[in-house]
Amino acid sequence: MHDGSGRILVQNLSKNFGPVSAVRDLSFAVHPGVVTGFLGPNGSGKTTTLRMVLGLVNPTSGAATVNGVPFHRLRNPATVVGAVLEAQSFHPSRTARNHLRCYSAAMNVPDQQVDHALDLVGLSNAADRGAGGFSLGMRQRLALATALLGDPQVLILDEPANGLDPEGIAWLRGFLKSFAASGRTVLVSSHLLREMEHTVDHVVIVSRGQCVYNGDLDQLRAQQRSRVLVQAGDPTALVNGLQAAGLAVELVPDGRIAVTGSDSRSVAELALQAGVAVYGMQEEQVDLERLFFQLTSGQYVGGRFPPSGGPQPPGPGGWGPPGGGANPYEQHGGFGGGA
Ligand SMILES: Nc1ncnc2c1ncn2[C@@H]1O[C@H](COP(=O)(O)OP(=O)(O)OP(=O)(O)O)[C@@H](O)[C@H]1O
Repeated sequence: MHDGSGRILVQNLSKNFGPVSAVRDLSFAVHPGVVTGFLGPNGSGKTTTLRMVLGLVNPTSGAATVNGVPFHRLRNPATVVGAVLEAQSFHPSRTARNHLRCYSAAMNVPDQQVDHALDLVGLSNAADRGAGGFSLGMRQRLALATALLGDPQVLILDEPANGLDPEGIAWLRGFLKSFAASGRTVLVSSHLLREMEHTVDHVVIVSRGQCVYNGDLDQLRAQQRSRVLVQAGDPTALVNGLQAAGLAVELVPDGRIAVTGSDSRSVAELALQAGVAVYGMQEEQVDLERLFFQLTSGQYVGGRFPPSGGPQPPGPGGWGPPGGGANPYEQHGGFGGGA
């Protein structure tokens, strides 16, 4: 018997395809009421993970549950989980309505759900047109309508924004947000953070099959202003003053001092206290996309695990793979995810 929570739980999930380690000891939780983004570059293991959640691939180790039970143990799963894994193929001459009717009959859901689903995805006007003439965006909507037929509590979408134009992406954003706002669960994958930036609330970021960040997107965004770059008259004296105040500093190649964990005003006050002239100061804005790239870039694998409390700019050790200590099920978590 499932618990009706709408929660997806991935626990120490791993999958090897022969020598390929597609997913490695991955743990995270997806909760109702928010849109959770499952982000990572191509080949980072997103689809494999989603397929394991949906019982389509057997894990090498670990487990995934929906509503507290493995997918295969859900009774009438289409009413619990709606999923779109890849661009579906449609019979080209079959109308959108008839396509959905085939599925509603197989799912044993009432026929009126067909029109409701078409309405939800904005395809009512195209209901009697052959799917063969549909644009990519319309085909995506029809696939989504298929997933919605069972009026599911949980929606799992693999790269739904692929191929959508800006209008389609804006529509998808509104749809997913309202679906989550109704208290349901949304897990949506993408290889582009920018594409999902305004859609998701919570993110699980994977790289090479491992979790490198699990937390609120707002928290990640708040850490964008990562460094203050200061041009000082006496860099050594300022470095001493900043370090005495407990701030992390480093010299950048152009001779400026990079200060992390502070802002311009505080740095200016500390410079004043140290009696050091400041000739220029700049708050460095780290682009979210760049942060995503840094987090998922293979070149950082093997470095040190960053301290808790969020991302730090890559120092000599760089960003590291997940390590111990972080709670994988943390809602306001930081890096990590492995147990
Ligand atoms: N059936 C399979 N047999 C062998 N290797 C596989 C299989 N499925 C996935 N892989 C490999 O596992 C790794 C993860 O692939 P996966 O499709 O899960 O990543 P992804 O993040 O979804 O990437 P993409 O966005 O490109 O689909 C890749 O190296 C891929 O080649």
